Amino acid sequence: MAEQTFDVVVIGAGPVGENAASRAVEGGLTAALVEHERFGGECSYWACIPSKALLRPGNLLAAVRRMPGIEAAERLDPLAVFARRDAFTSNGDDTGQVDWAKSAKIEPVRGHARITGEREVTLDDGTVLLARRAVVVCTGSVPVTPPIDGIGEIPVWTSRDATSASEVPARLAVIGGGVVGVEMSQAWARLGSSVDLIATGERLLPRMPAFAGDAVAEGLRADGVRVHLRARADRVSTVDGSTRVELADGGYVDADKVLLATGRKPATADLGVDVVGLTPGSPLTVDDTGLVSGVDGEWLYAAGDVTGRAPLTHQGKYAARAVGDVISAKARGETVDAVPWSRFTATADHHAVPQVIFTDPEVASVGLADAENDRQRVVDLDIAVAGSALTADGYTGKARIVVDTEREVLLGVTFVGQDVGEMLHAATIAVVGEVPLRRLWHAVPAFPTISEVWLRLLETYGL
Ligand SMILES: Cc1cc2nc3c(=O)[nH]c(=O)nc-3n(C[C@H](O)[C@H](O)[C@H](O)COP(=O)(O)OP(=O)(O)OC[C@H]3O[C@@H](n4cnc5c(N)ncnc54)[C@H](O)[C@@H]3O)c2cc1C
Ligand SMILES: NC(=O)c1ccc[n+]([C@@H]2O[C@H](COP(=O)([O-])OP(=O)(O)OC[C@H]3O[C@@H](n4cnc5c(N)ncnc54)[C@H](O)[C@@H]3O)[C@@H](O)[C@H]2O)c1
Repeated sequence: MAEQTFDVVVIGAGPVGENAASRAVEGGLTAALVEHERFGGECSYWACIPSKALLRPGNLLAAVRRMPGIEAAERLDPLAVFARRDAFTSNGDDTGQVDWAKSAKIEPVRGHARITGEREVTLDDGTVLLARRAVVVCTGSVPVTPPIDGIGEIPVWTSRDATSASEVPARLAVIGGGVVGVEMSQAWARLGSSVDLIATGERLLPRMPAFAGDAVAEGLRADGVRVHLRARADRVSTVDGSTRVELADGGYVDADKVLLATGRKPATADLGVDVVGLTPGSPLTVDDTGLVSGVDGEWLYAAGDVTGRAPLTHQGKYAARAVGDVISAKARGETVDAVPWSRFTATADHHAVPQVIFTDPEVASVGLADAENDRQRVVDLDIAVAGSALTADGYTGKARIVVDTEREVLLGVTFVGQDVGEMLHAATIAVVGEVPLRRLWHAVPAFPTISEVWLRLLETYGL
């Protein structure tokens, strides 16, 4: 049986695993990167990249329609949109990612990996990979199938189908009003589907401020999406060749395709974690350096969706950089001073996780969505400045800051509106840097940009 030894064995070659491996190599170590499907992971082929490629043309068309003087196309050309998306996903060919790994001096290895002992990983072909220093688990997440009667008996779309399909279903029912649900409802509605969005909550995007969910619902309705709030899908079945989704209130929706957008869970079910005393199917709980809790010997690390910490590509890559640095620093015999905000810790996960939801309107948020105690104050404003008026006729948007009133620093920022995604990094810097509001006052937004809303927010706060 083949046996190979590396300093680090990384399981899962999504964006997070790639970063963990490359950072370890940059730190002077050898690293194997094991992948059982496509190098590049979910993000590259079935998540971030294709979903944004599907959304961007519709957002542009809508923006153009808000601008007099431009003759806008009547509608999107789905085939052209799919072709551009497929170019971004390299038509599912991961050769480029494998070549990148090689160029980064990472050893790409194909196969399904399981942990079979301390510092030991075994592939499905029997190859054993031994890790001198560490094993890093970056296996990502898989979709959750909710307990809906009949769900196992009919074919349904997961986010993989919704991001990779090349035919526009005439009728699409989307179950779940989270990020995947709203993004894919809008993408497919704009590509020509008649969409029903079924969400259990009072509003969409329950983790965002209420105005965000309301604005996105309004944007979806403007595209003809029927948004069913406080609605629970109880049963699915086939009726006259259509899929019928029966709702708890007795109503139903008939569709050609049903997308389950009901969340994801860490991919640890078939990873051998029981060998080291952990529970298959559960997230790998890590400290801020990425060290997995409950395993002796400081050799098992994890980063990305598999940890259940901030399940976003950029945040997982950030955690992976810390993991790679920690492992290589320890290997060099250096002291790893894992204090908050050091390069060895993913401290921002607790304070400042930025996220853009690429709907129209966009939602951009970082940090707290709302005040959590009476020492925190929320300032809400409409985005109504010269820059927004110039950006689009009838521009509507909202902005919120959450202020720590004792220290007078920002704890959270949310923007909703056209083109607000690119404003998010300024907010992230302010939150991470704990920039005092009285100093932020001197960060003068350029005129006439949408960022001028920063000035209005600080004025409304009382500066
Ligand atoms: C539709 C959709 C859109 C999204 N859009 C965004 C977005 O715009 N921005 C954003 O930040 N996030 C977005 N996300 C979330 C983002 O996709 C994830 O946070 C990100 O992919 C996590 O990266 P990862 O490397 O941890 O996991 P993954 O990308 O899932 O990669 C894990 C890899 O591990 C492999 N693997 C698993 N188990 C094994 C094993 N035992 N052996 C070998 N290989 C294994 C898998 O095949 C996979 O390639 C989106 C998610 C979805 C579903
Ligand atoms: N732009 C982005 O950053 C982006 C885009 C897409 C996905 N993602 C990430 O991917 C992950 C998965 O997204 P998601 O939307 O699947 O998960 P999610 O957790 O954001 O939303 C799932 C929603 O489904 C609802 N739900 C659960 N069971 C249900 C049921 N039986 N019936 C109806 N609704 C039900 C939940 O209440 C929740 O609102 C998230 O971590 C998300 O942040 C990010």
